[in-house]
Amino acid sequence: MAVASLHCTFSPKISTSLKLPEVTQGVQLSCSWRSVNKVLRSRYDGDRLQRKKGKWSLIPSKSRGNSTVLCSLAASPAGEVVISSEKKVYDIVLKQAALVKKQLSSNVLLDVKPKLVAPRTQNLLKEAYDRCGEVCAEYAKTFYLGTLLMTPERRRAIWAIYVWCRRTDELVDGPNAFHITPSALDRWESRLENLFAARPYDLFDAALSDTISKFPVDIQPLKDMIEGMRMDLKKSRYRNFDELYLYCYYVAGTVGLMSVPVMGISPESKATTESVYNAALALGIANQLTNILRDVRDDARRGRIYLPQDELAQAGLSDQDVFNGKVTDKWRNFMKSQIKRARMFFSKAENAVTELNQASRWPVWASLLLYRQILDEIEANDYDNFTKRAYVSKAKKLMALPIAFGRSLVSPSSRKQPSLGKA
Ligand SMILES: CC(C)=CCC/C(C)=C/CC/C(C)=C/CC/C(C)=C/[C@@H]1[C@@H](COP(=O)(O)OP(=O)(O)O)[C@]1(C)CC/C=C(\C)CC/C=C(\C)CCC=C(C)C
Ligand SMILES: [Mn+2]
Repeated sequence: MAVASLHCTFSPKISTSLKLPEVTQGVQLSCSWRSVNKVLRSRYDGDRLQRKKGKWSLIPSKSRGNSTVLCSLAASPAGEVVISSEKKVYDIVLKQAALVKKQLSSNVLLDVKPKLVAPRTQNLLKEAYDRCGEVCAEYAKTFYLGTLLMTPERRRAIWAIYVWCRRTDELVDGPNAFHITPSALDRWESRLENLFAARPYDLFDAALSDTISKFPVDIQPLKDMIEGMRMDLKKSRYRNFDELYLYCYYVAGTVGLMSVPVMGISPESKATTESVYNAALALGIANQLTNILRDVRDDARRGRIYLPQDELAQAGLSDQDVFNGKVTDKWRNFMKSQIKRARMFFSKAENAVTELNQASRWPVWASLLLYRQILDEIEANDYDNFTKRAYVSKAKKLMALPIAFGRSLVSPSSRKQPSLGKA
């Protein structure tokens, strides 16, 4: 975690040294003082934390405004104030939103089409996209069906992004994962840079290269996904949710940031671009947290435990309990709190699906409803994710599709003013 410029020592004078100059006006501060084992949350715009008689307390500033949320700082065991993953990722989201706004307003991309492309190149591109569609249909049938409602350009672009993500994940999870080294990921990253510079290596890359020339997709989220794969190579435990959150951003939140520039925000939407990006990030995080809860057994077999270590310990559980795979009341309680957190991220995402372009809403609603149901299935299995794999039956999947379709018809203007939780 990056250390903020503020370094605190645990002296009685902490309240005065904690003026937190780095934090922007009007954002929420959550300080976690692990060395005193206490977590305090507050909103920051001049708030201070004070330690009196060994207890931490918050001194709110008189000038506190209403526009709040989301810069969190955490204190390392040494007592340094560090920037939390949530804050780091939020900064990336803001940058991405600003970038896409700038690109769209300068009309550099979508509006200058159609471009003159030689017929041979056009044929190759068609083939490239068709193959992306085939991969997508093979690996993610329901999602593929959902994309069929999108405009042809958007659908093909999402397929190209999907294939790139799938291939990236396969590097560390696929049949050749055993041979994958950090330098292989470096090579994958230079290949990415090349395709962003219109020098694709193969047909799939060519499809993505074409996509990024048509939609304002930035390279950062794709690079960050590769970073997530690097993390998978070197890390098999997560000390706390802060560490896990960063991993989830890398491997899944990034998907939201890559997809929104293609899906587009509805012209009727009054939501800020940042809030939509933030919701897209939340959907990725929610999906990945759900993945982790569903796959506890499979991951443990590979020696991996993605569950936050400190929360396991607080629940009276250890790695060994996860490896033993016995469903106890401690495990049930632990799972309940993890499921609750994943649902919270789904709710955050839900608020903004309506803000997307009409034709993009259905696949997003469908994927949200279907993925969230995995959590219901874990509950229905009495939290036994050791001997049972939570999955959503075909019948339930089919039932979710018309519900998703119904929801996708709600347009931004026809619903109550949303509370999008800007961060
Ligand atoms: C405003 C708003 C809510 C907009 C929606 C934004 C949006 C489309 C978000 C998409 C979120 C999403 C589907 C994230 C994927 C999360 C995920 C499951 C990531 C998986 C990572 C690795 O996990 P693991 O190895 O543990 O899992 P497996 O056992 O291997 O499954 C991934 C596998 C990374 C690779 C991700 C993909 C292959 C999915 C890529 C999907 C798209 C590009 C399309 C997204 C579009 C829709 C409509 C859902
Ligand atoms: Mn995987």
